[in-house]
Amino acid sequence: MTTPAAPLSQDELKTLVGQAALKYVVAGEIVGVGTGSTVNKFIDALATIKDQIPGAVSSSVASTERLKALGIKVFDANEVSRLAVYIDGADEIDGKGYMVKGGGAALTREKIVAALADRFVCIADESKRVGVLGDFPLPVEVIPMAAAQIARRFESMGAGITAQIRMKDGAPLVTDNGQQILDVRGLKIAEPLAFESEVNQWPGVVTVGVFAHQKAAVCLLGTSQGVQTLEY
Ligand SMILES: O=C(CO)[C@H](O)[C@H](O)COP(=O)(O)O
Repeated sequence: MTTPAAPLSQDELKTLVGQAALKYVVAGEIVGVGTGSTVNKFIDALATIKDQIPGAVSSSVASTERLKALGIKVFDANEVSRLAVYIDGADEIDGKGYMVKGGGAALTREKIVAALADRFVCIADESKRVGVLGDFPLPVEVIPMAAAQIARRFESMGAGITAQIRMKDGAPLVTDNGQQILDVRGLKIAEPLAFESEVNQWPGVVTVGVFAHQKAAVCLLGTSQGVQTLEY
């Protein structure tokens, strides 16, 4: 009798999808690179084919440092007019490819780099797949002087909704752009496109972590059965 194989850990699933994303990298083209622990696995895999690409456009200081440490050239976003592909993780992804992102506080630059790309390839383990967005606290990057006003606006959207400034080492976390993050709990985002458009208009909002207008075209989902490719 053979012993059944142990289920893959979340870390192993991240490695699997990070490696699977290599097939979406176009030889000779600069690749857009997201941020987070899953993307770190992708960056490690990308280093094995670095001679096939001119380099990357990065969505955070953390990813830039990792890319450079592995010998991958990093281009400024202003140096490129288009990317074939942007590869990034997500905190939640629904059945249409709409996502919540920004758990790593990099949402603004992630949206900027994603906007340059023809195709967003999301890499995620199966814990990120949801029916309706909102269980993960929604990150919103805000101008600090507007934080309390924006928090009140969210909290007035319904009972049980709370918005708190993300803290780090006892002080508000400061993003790569010098701003703050509000984490909003208790939302059910049934209409991601309308929700993103609405919150984007509020004064002081830099970026809302709903990626609906820039949704995933493909999700490589790490599951106990292997990597599932979902297209939207
Ligand atoms: O949006 C992000 C960072 O701002 C990340 O893509 C998201 O938080 C997922 O991260 P991880 O791969 O570590 O689970």
